[in-house]
Amino acid sequence: MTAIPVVEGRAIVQDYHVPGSMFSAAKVVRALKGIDFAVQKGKTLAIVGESGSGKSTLARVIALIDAPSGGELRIDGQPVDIRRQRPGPAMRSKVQMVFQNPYGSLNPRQKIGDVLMEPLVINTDVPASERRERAEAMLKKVGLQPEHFNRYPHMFSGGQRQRIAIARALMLNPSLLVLDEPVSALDLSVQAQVLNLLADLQDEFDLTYVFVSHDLSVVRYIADEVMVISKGEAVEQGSREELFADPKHPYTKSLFAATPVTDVEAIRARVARRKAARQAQPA
Ligand SMILES: Nc1ncnc2c1ncn2[C@@H]1O[C@H](COP(=O)(O)OP(=O)(O)OP(=O)(O)O)[C@@H](O)[C@H]1O
Repeated sequence: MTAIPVVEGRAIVQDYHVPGSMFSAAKVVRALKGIDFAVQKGKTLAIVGESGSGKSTLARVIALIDAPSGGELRIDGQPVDIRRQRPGPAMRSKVQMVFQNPYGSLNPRQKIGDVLMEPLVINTDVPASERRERAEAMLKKVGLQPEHFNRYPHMFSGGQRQRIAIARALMLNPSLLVLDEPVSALDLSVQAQVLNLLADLQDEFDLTYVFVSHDLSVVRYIADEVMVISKGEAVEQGSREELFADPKHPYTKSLFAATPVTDVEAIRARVARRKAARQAQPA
């Protein structure tokens, strides 16, 4: 028997209604033209494609931020139709999103501790003392210090701010993280650190990732499955190995040819070694 996917989409369509102006008529942009996908627990689906192909649109649908114009979305096998019914706290907490820009996604006037505790205040009745404990523990999990609790976002580097955004996304123990270009705004060496962190967290919490990226070296590092989209259509889908070894669709071939893929196997091997070392440690 095959397991129920953590997230599954069938024939997902998204239309944007663009109002007319003095110079142009109103029009409908079909950004997603019937996309199918499924991601199993603990796996990463990378969504890759050129600018304007529909990656962010699909990410926002999967993260339950935007309702699709058509198709069916299921989370843990349950149909979710946010146009008809706003998802309740239980469903909301299962799916969290991390955005590209850690500068824009953190409120500059909010202390980091409050940033992390806010999802607990809004969605749970966890008492104040425990909220603080959980936030401090999460700071440690993402490689920050409990002393950072009372600091403001501007006191952190870009990589640290993305760690904070990841920590906040994990506060409600989600099963699915939707990451929209989460390392694109960071320097290369910092990208590798954040990708390593995401790999470790996935392993520790059995997280499922939908990972949007235009960068094939990042995709090659993080993905189990890859979906290539072009003009709102999934033109190719398969395992990371299959796709990188033998891209079939002309669009995929041209995308791969246009993008230098740096060797990231060394980082992957290092993560694997660290995982093995941790698993070998007595509990
Ligand atoms: N709010 C909107 N209103 C109208 N059209 C939109 C809107 N958002 C996106 N689009 C259009 O939908 C299509 C898909 O956009 P989307 O942002 O999902 O692509 P993308 O692959 O994420 O691109 P990028 O990598 O540049 O972020 C594009 O043609 C875009 O112009």
